[in-house]
Amino acid sequence: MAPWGYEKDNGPAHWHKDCPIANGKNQSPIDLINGEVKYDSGLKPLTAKYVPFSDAKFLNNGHSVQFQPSAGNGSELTGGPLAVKYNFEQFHFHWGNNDTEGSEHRVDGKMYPAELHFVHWNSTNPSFKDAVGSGGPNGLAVLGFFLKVGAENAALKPITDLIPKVKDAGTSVTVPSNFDMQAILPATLTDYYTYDGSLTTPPLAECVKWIVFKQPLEVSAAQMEAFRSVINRDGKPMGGNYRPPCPLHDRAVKTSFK
Ligand SMILES: NS(=O)(=O)c1ccc(C(=O)N2CCN(Cc3ccccc3)C2)cc1
Ligand SMILES: [Zn+2]
Repeated sequence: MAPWGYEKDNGPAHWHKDCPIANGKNQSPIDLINGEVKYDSGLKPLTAKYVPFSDAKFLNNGHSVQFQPSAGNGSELTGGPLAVKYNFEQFHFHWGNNDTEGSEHRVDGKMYPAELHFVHWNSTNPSFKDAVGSGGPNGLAVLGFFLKVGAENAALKPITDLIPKVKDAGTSVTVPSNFDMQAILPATLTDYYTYDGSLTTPPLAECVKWIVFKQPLEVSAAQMEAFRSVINRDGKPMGGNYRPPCPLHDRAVKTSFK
């Protein structure tokens, strides 16, 4: 099979051939249906502590654009539904070719134009890869933020300004060391959905505690257009790099809000 992608001949409907877990019972993304979620008063606030990275790349890996530090630096996530500390690994995006599509998770069937994923791994593992393979839903913790078109996002501007430099698959650029990742996050990480799921790209491992925030972040139309200029390995616009929702099966989606 051609390397996986999002086109007709290698998209989500094909992934099960190399990754049979694609048809598993804990797959992501899902449609977050407000009438079926359950408020959990035990869910604590989340705390993300991000330290500026001295050596990080912004890259086009053929299926997303990704902020990737060369090594950990103590940036971590704790609290919420998490029992232990998770180390920051990378963040990346999924988007559409127009404003009516692009996010992976949906809310009552509604898609947002894009979704931002902050990926963290359970610090009781020796590495990110071990955490992916650790079995069970506590290997990774991924924060999902919906993006909607509105005011320019000043915190994301240093990243969206780099997009033209990574237009082609396999290219990367160094991120200025004064980039403040913490500024991307809302001041308080409240009001989120959380459920046990999977990576939304191959290997689709069912190792993720998903934490999806109810409140979208805003980006300008120009920032959205920057994403839509990114090219994949086939030389086509990368927009549409989102997996459709998967069956919930007998999972519960909990919320930190009523
Ligand atoms: N969209 S998402 O947030 O679900 C997400 C997607 C991909 C990744 C990611 O960095 N990798 C997936 C596994 N891969 C490398 C790998 C590791 C172990 C075994 C095999 C291969 C890297 C993280 C989060
Ligand atoms: Zn993702």
